Amino acid sequence: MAVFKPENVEDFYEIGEVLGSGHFGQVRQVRERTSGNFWAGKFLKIRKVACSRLGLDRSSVEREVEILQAVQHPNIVALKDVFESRAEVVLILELVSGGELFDFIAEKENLLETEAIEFMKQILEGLKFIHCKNIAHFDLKPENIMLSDKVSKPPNIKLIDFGLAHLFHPGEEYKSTSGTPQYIAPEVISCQPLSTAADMCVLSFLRLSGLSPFQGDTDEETLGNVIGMKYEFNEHYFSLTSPMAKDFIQKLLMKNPEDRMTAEECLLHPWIKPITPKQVAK
Ligand SMILES: COc1cc(-c2ccc3ncc(-c4cccc([C@@H](O)NCCN(C)C)c4)n3n2)ccc1O
Repeated sequence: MAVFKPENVEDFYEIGEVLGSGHFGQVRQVRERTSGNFWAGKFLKIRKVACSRLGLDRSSVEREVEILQAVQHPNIVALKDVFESRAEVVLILELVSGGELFDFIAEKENLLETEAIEFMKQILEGLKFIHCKNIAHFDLKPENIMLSDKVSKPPNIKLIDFGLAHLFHPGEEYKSTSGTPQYIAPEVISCQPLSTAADMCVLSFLRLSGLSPFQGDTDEETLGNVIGMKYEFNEHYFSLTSPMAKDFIQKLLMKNPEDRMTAEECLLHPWIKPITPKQVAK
């Protein structure tokens, strides 16, 4: 069992405003007392008894900590420290203050394809890094793709929320039905064994409209669209999309996980890495 620091987190950090919250608990801005530097604290309530419905199972927290400790990369949020009290674990993480990628895009009149490629490259570099370590994120969706700050040019992507991530062991078969309907792979819905390929399927929404091509009026309709690989693209965005970008997206929207491009293959696709001047996005 992993041992986290038993000291009181407030002896080392001033606890600040809530940045976000979810089923997991809260993310709050925290300030390190010695340096004055700002960090993000992910505050997690831990189940006190196994049958309790309140709080998280400690083993799931240990899994996220193990994975975050294994992945140091410019496009993956960094973990600094972990504190534990009687019923709470606090992850001290690199503060990501640029907000969600899709809010940044929504504020722009029009996103150039060259800007979309830059974002996609950074996301793919982060995914390539974790996939090479046999780690899948399994919750890749717009709100988990953030910008490190509001000033860097180009903005620096940070993948966050590894609460559903999984480290595959050799020969292991892993199944999960967790995730968000419009951003999960068909093999999750059909309870098939999962792989890192499940992260690739959802990248299609990264034509950077942020809209899932599978979005239905209800979760049931959305799940049906994912299973049947029935999708349509927001005409406003797709009509502006180059043939190379369409080819890239369609090579990700493959029902069979083994037919989908890997992150490494995506980085070599002509939309991302043009081979001839003709392939360079405008
Ligand atoms: C929420 O889980 C994580 C958050 C973070 C994290 C790290 C740095 C950081 N700086 C700012 C934030 C932040 C700001 C606003 C909202 C959130 C989060 O609550 N929303 C993520 C959505 N997710 C729960 C679907 C997080 N974060 N979040 C890292 C690992 C996690 O498992």
